[in-house]
Amino acid sequence: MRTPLIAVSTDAKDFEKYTWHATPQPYLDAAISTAGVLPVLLPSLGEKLDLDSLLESVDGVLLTGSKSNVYPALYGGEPSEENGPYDHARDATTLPLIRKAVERGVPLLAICRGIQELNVALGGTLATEIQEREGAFDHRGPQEAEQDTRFAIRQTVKVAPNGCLARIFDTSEVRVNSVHRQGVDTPAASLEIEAVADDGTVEAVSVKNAAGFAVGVQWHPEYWAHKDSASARIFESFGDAVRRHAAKRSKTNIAAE
Ligand SMILES: N[C@@H](CCC(=O)NCCCC(=O)O)C(=O)O
Repeated sequence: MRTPLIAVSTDAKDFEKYTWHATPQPYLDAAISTAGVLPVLLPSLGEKLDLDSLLESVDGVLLTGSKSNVYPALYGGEPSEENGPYDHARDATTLPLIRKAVERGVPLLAICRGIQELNVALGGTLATEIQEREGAFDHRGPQEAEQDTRFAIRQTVKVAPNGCLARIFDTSEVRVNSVHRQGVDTPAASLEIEAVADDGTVEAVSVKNAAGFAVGVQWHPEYWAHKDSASARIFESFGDAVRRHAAKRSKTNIAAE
């Protein structure tokens, strides 16, 4: 069987007089080496993209983290300079992509900004500067530190019993990293909470009654997927779902011929 393709979200970034559509390498490494799938970068070109054709051609979607925040007006919030940076091109691409992937049952793994996009795409809202809430942890990670320190595993999250993450981890708690300042505020009605931090922050969700794997995590399993078993399990499970989807699609295509 051919290696299944997954579409990977990109950030639109201006530098060297061009707009570039880019994604950080750890997501690509984890997709190839741990999930066993072939990542294809999806440019953030919003309405110019034929997402239905894309989703006929790939067997999974991976939404990456990013420093940028989802534009607040998309969930009834107030945009502000402090709340930025924003990436309108990415929002215009990922939000419709999520809705279509969920509708079609294309496996979806949404990481950090990704879980926030998943929540907004399905009608939920986000809270900002969550470290300032009474009793909250600082989920941003050490500022200005080197990458291994910023992405160090330093937080415990409680996994909901009987959910899809409980099946993936087979344990009620998991140690994770954390590099974010926003979080799920009101969860979309179609999302199930799969894990929470000790300060109540939503750490993982899944889409209720999804036709395929549709999971969001607020932490960064891509960063340690090569050496941390819990991080690896998420990418392995996503890879398994992608392969199942590919096998199902190829059976349907053969039957249609
Ligand atoms: N901007 C949002 C999303 C958090 C996120 O995706 N973080 C990844 C950051 C990558 C980096 O800084 O290197 C938030 O802050 O909540």
